[in-house]
Amino acid sequence: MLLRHARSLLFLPASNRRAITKARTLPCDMVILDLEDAVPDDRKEEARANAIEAAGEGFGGRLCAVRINVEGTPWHGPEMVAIKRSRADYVVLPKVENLKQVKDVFSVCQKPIIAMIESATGVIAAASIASAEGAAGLFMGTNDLRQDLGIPPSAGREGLSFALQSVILSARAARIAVFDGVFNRLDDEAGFETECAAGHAIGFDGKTLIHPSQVPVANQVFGPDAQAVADARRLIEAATGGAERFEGRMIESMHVEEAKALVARAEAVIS
Ligand SMILES: CC(C)(COP(=O)(O)OP(=O)(O)OC[C@H]1O[C@@H](n2cnc3c(N)ncnc32)[C@H](O)[C@@H]1OP(=O)(O)O)[C@@H](O)C(=O)NCCC(=O)NCCSC(=O)C[C@H](O)C(=O)O
Ligand SMILES: [Mg+2]
Repeated sequence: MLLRHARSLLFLPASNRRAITKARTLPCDMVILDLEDAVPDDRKEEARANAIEAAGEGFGGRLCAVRINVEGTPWHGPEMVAIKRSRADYVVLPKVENLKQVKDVFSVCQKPIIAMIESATGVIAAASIASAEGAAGLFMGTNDLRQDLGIPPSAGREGLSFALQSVILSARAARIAVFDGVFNRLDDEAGFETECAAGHAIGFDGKTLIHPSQVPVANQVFGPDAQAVADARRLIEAATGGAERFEGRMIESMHVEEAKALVARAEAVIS
């Protein structure tokens, strides 16, 4: 699966072997083995070993990423070396604030990097970060970003909207994938669905997740709608080139390209 087709990207602490086993039974598109904030300091080495072993065993057709610790921590260097030799598909780099951080990790790991934007500085630098050699995608780190911006935990996402849209613009300008941040309230199903729909509407490719119960909703919201796919197939079939009338609306070649991209996404996630 291509990164931009991923709808549901599930984080789990790599110290949690039960969650690793569980992830192999879930319909998520990517598993992210976390070595950073979800793992206590005294379990970092154990988590790293688990992550390398789990990536080696694979996750079926699911993409596999490992989130490493930031530069300046004692784990950053050993994690980069271990990941370079691993079978992980992507490295997730947290708290990125400049292009050099991506470039440096890519030069050691030699794996595509997903950079997490989690601060005001990161948002402002997002266009440059997205253009770095090795950058394959951006994740919103909305918990850290909210704190950095001084937005109270109880507030909604209104105060984040400019940052979310800036990061989407940055990713799109660099032609890389971009994914929404996690939703913490595990028992608020309606709130989760609303947040997925809002993220989809502003252009995110998919959503990062923290619990198995969130996977089906993210797949449904970010997966191509069956009606839209059927419409796209008819449009591709009918188009003859240039501006023309199709089922009461004007279409041009860009609409045909858009329809083809939708069909490709549908085929990628259905198989
Ligand atoms: C949030 C949790 C700590 C909740 O754990 P718990 O209450 O124990 O979960 P359940 O009892 O409901 O679990 C039921 C079964 O599902 C498995 N499980 C739970 N979570 C996951 C998961 N993420 N992936 C795979 N499997 C999972 C349990 O093992 C149970 O399995 P079984 O007993 O065999 O049926 C917990 O869900 C959790 O740890 N979530 C992930 C936390 C995490 O990774 N956080 C880091 C990413 S968040 C982030 O990036 C923030 C960002 O940096 C920012 O700034 O915004
Ligand atoms: Mg964070």
